[in-house]
Amino acid sequence: MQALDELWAVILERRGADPESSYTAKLFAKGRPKIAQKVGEEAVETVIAALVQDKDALAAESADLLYHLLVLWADCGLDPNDVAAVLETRKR
Ligand SMILES: N=c1c2ncn([C@@H]3O[C@H](COP(=O)(O)OP(=O)(O)OP(=O)(O)O)[C@@H](O)[C@H]3O)c2ncn1[C@@H]1O[C@H](COP(=O)(O)O)[C@@H](O)[C@H]1O
Repeated sequence: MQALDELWAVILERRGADPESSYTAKLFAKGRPKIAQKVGEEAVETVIAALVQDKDALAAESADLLYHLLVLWADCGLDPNDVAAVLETRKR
């Protein structure tokens, strides 16, 4: 998805940037436990949006979840292609 590719590039650019200049840089500065916590929170909010059948909220919460998940991957040194490779092995 092009939007995710573009988002990934911006996230990588923000690593090492001034935490005062960017939410992403601030997240990296706070560290992995905080980033992981945000992924958990956004996952719960996504589930809630799905269960109350609010499609607009589901789209918004899914975007929050994907953004924070990509930040977590970047912090862990995991490339989206690594995940794509796992998905490829599961194709049937
Ligand atoms: N996609 C996103 C994105 N999705 C969600 N968020 C931020 O995630 C935060 C989630 O809100 P919350 O209320 O849960 O969290 P919070 O209270 O602000 O923060 P915490 O104290 O909980 O950490 C909000 O501040 C949103 O702005 C995002 N921030 C940035 N991006 C993308 O990242 C790019 C770079 O952003 P900067 O790093 O800010 O330049 C932007 O151009 C966007 O494309």
